[in-house]
Amino acid sequence: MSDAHLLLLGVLAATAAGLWAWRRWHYRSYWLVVAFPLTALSVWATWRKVALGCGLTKKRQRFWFTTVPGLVSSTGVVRVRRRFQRVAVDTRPFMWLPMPTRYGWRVTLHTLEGQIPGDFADAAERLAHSWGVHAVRVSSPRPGRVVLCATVRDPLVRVDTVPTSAELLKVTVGRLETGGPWVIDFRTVPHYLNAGATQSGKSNLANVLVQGLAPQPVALVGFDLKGGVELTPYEPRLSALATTRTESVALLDDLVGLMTSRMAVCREAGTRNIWQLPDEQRPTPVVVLVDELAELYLMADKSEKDEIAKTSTALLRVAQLGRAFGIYLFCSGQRIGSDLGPGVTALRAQCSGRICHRVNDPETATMTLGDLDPAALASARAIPAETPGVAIVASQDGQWYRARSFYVSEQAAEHAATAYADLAPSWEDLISGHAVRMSDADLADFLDSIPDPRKA
Ligand SMILES: Nc1ncnc2c1ncn2[C@@H]1O[C@H](COP(=O)(O)OP(=O)(O)OP(=O)(O)O)[C@@H](O)[C@H]1O
Repeated sequence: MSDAHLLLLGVLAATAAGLWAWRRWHYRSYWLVVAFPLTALSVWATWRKVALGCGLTKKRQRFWFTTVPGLVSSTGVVRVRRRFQRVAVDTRPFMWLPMPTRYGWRVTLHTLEGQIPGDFADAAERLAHSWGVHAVRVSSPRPGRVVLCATVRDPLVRVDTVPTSAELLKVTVGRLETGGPWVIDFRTVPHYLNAGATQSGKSNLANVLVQGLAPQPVALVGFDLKGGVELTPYEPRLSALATTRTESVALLDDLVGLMTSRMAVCREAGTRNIWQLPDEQRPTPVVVLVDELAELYLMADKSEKDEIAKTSTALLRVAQLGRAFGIYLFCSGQRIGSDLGPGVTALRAQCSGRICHRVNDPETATMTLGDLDPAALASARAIPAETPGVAIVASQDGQWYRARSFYVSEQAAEHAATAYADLAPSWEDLISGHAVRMSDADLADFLDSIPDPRKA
């Protein structure tokens, strides 16, 4: 082999190793500078074939330069001529240039006549396979336009950094498949249903919430009918905890009473909710964590009927009226089926925040996500057991996303609950209206000043 060949081989090997190292150590810049331009070119160049294969083309009459058989000549040879003529041609939707995103790319298409975004959503899996990407999501920013968002690799495989929450009642609990933050904001969406089979990641999500809310000036209340095993470790930061049905009835009575007294305060002050009250009158917001919702509704014998009816009505009242009076629900459960009674169905209607982890029965997925896109249901049922914490979430923009919660161990959540135990107002103070109140300015200072126990 000549020196020139050896040199060429050396340069190629060094380039390949450099590219590999670049990709390995700084994937984002590698993706933007090297991989994305090549991908964009190939997507654009192959769009006609891909659209045809995925059934997204339409026949249109076009003048096309085609071959036409001529007459059979005297020698028996068929003369073929080329000429322009109107023929039916497969036309693809017009595609703009793909744009890079953090985890892939997105591209805008103009729909053809008669096409709707649903046609593209139906073909999403075929598109993902044709382009060799992890997933393709479809959205439509305006009539006649469809945006395809391709994620090259699953961004939810590793989700590790837990940011500190810096706004009242707002916690960043994980990451969306788009790479954006998954935020639970009780002031925007007041009540949540968190469903999932066993070991799907429901309790982990509650841990993230406890860790995020513990440093905030909010009261946390727990209902844990698993005998208290899930929420008892967080008791130092909880203002009240019910672990039996009888305790739940009493605690719910207190909550309804609290809501009624806050109603009276708002009525007297002429405001519609506690947030419009002057700073010095605004009561502490309360976040109610319910673990194993179904246990509140399950009847072992008829003697429990009255208790269940009371629990169901009180919980529904809190869900219906709580938002305006600073009482928010976060209900977790393995099964949230209509067989648990009409109370659950009514509660579900009030909980606009929907989180569906991996589920075993289609009914729970339907109960949790039912009125979203049917594709969300299919996606929830396809969550593999190897990725606990992955869920389908209904977002504030009206769309649904795959998301994964940050991993927060029970020990970390327990540590936060103990570190901020002094921020838990006593239940008596809270229901008598004497709990600590804070002005917006004080609150901002307070949130800035709190140390992060995880950095300790
Ligand atoms: N986001 C996540 N990232 C990594 N691991 C996770 C995540 N969420 C949960 N896990 C792991 O999955 C396992 C089950 O999680 P978790 O206890 O939250 O499930 P669960 O739905 O509450 O189960 P159960 O109903 O049986 O209590 C735990 O071992 C936890 O460490």
